[in-house]
Amino acid sequence: MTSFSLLAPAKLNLFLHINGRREDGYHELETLFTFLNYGDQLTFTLTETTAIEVTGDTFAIPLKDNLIYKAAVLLQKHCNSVFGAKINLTKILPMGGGVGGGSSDAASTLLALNKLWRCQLSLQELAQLGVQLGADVPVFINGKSALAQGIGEKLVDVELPQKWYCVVHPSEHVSTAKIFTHPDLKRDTPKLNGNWQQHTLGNDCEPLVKKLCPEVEKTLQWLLKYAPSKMTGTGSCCFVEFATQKEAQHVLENLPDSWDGFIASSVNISPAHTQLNAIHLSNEVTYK
Ligand SMILES: C[C@@](CO)(OP(=O)(O)O)[C@H](O)COP(=O)(O)OP(=O)(O)OC[C@H]1O[C@@H](n2ccc(N)nc2=O)[C@H](O)[C@@H]1O
Ligand SMILES: Nc1ncnc2c1ncn2[C@@H]1O[C@H](COP(=O)(O)OP(=O)(O)O)[C@@H](O)[C@H]1O
Repeated sequence: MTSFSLLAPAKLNLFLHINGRREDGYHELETLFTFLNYGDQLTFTLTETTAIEVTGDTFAIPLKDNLIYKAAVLLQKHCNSVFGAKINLTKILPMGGGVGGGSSDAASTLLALNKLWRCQLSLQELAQLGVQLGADVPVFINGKSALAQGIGEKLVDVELPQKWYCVVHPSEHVSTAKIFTHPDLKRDTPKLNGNWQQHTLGNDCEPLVKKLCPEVEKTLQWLLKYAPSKMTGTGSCCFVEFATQKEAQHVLENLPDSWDGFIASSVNISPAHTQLNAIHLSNEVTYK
């Protein structure tokens, strides 16, 4: 059997600026991405037919809409692969919470199947495939904390100090598409052109999301008791940053019952890449 597991880590947008709107509706962004040592768990097993099977915590997402399935089919077609795969998902990350779970699942699938099917695509080629699935997929393929521009796909790697985060998921859902199509979204922040200082910069989606989702406003206010709070992506997850695990744990222990949360440390290299580099497949391909 040729099988291995990979984490699909969460991301945080440590700041997120919107610089304008393109003709195709997508927005020009400047955002600072960090990865967390926490995420979904995916197991990939090579199969002898071209079928792609996704099992586990797929919830109500139809197979053809699941980003894991879409990523697998995209790579299979691109590489004319004669192989297939069984992919099992253990969903840990909140869906639609701004921590990038779906994009990360897609990226880990591309990375894993590129190895399992011996497609030998470069990270750049995988990122070009990945961006067709979502603007956030390339950063997970690149696997390094990065300052992103464009729609989120133009990446400059950065080294960030390791921190601990308490991430809180309020009991209200925010649709990314709804925020990006809303007339009140702030879209005119001037470009920083490299002059960024993460702690003084915020998230341009935050004022609108706070207005539309009172739970997000409440969460940000509550977190302020402990440290400066921010929202990630288009929400609804909010986070606070600490130097130590103990401080992050303290916030989690006091979390009101109606909110979910987790703590995790940041990493400059995506755990998916660290794990992938440690996997050495035997030359002999066996099937299950
Ligand atoms: C805003 C960010 C910031 O990291 O995060 P999330 O809150 O989704 O995690 C991302 O750019 C989201 O990336 P992703 O979730 O992959 O986006 P897509 O599937 O490509 O697009 C979802 C929706 O957002 C809009 N969108 C996305 C990215 C962008 N730069 N401009 C946009 O206007 C698209 O038009 C689409 O309606
Ligand atoms: N494997 C998947 N995991 C999570 N969401 C998925 C997946 N496949 C498709 N989706 C869809 O993508 C949407 C955004 O997912 P997600 O990446 O979790 O949001 P966000 O980018 O806000 O963190 C979900 O609401 C869901 O409908």
